Amino acid sequence: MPLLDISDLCVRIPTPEGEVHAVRAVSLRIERGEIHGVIGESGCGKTMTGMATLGLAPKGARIEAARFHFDGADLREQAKALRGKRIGMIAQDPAAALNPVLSIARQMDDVIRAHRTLPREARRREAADLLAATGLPDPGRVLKSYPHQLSGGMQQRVVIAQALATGADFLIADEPTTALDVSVGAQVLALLRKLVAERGLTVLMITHDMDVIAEACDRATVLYAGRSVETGPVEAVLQKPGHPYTRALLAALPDAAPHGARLAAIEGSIPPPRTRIAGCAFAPRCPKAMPVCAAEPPPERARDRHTWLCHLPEDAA
Ligand SMILES: Nc1ncnc2c1ncn2[C@@H]1O[C@H](COP(=O)(O)OP(=O)(O)OP(=O)(O)O)[C@@H](O)[C@H]1O
Repeated sequence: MPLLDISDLCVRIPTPEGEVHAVRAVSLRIERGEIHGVIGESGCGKTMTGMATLGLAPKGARIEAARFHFDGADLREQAKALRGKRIGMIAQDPAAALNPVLSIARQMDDVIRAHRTLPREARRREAADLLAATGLPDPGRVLKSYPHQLSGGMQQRVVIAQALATGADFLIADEPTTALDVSVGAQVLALLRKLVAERGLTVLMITHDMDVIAEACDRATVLYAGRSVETGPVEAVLQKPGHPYTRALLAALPDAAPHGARLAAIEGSIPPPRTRIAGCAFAPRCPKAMPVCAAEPPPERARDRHTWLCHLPEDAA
């Protein structure tokens, strides 16, 4: 049984201009012990899918799904109770996640105290151990520091240590390296992989960066306009993408462009979230679109555990 099992998640948000379809039909199956990347352009519903899983969808949002389960519990009822216990969050900006006026010792202690009954000295040892587990070289000094005295990479390690302190076994990491330098970001990804291997964690990694998928993830799901359009093992998705949108994302990578050529952006833009979509949402931008693509929802194509939604037969994709 997958740890996270989402089928046809739909999140509608009321606004003064009418309802916004932030997530239209996202399916996501994440097995224990994997890092599962969720990738797509800005506005495709990545963050809202994560927020709904954490029980943090905006006020008044309507959440519907065929299945929305975490370890057998229905997230529509239990997301809030699981947040900060089994489900942790690592946000993009560690400086915003930490309190600027409290020492790291105090902030670590607050989290440990909320989850464990331990005497003060044992809590301090636990805080130092958790900071060491995230690769921080001098935990004693870090504990005495305030967030502004630490680099962005060190702050993100503290945020990860706090998530570990809750005892969470499932982490939602929303663009965890975007605010960091490339080399520091790579170190944070390596740390997450190490923690997954050593502690049996499971990670949902939200990103708009194919390099993050390639470097850190076992499986990946591609979102387009609020829908999951392709999912599979990372090698399959990157090397034999089925969906034309995934191909376009990969073609837009700098490595794919001839030396000195301009970065190939995908022409057009995603449909606004209030639009009604009858067929494939990518049809207006798809170089291979046929009349049926705009008219009817695409069928699922599969190659082993790699699946995608497309009208094109597999050999024509
Ligand atoms: N509180 C809100 N009220 C109205 N619409 C919202 C709200 N939050 C998100 N949306 C809309 O829902 C859609 C999905 O947003 P979401 O933030 O999940 O996308 P995303 O893929 O995470 O994008 P990004 O990479 O920019 O964070 C977008 O069209 C966004 O404008």
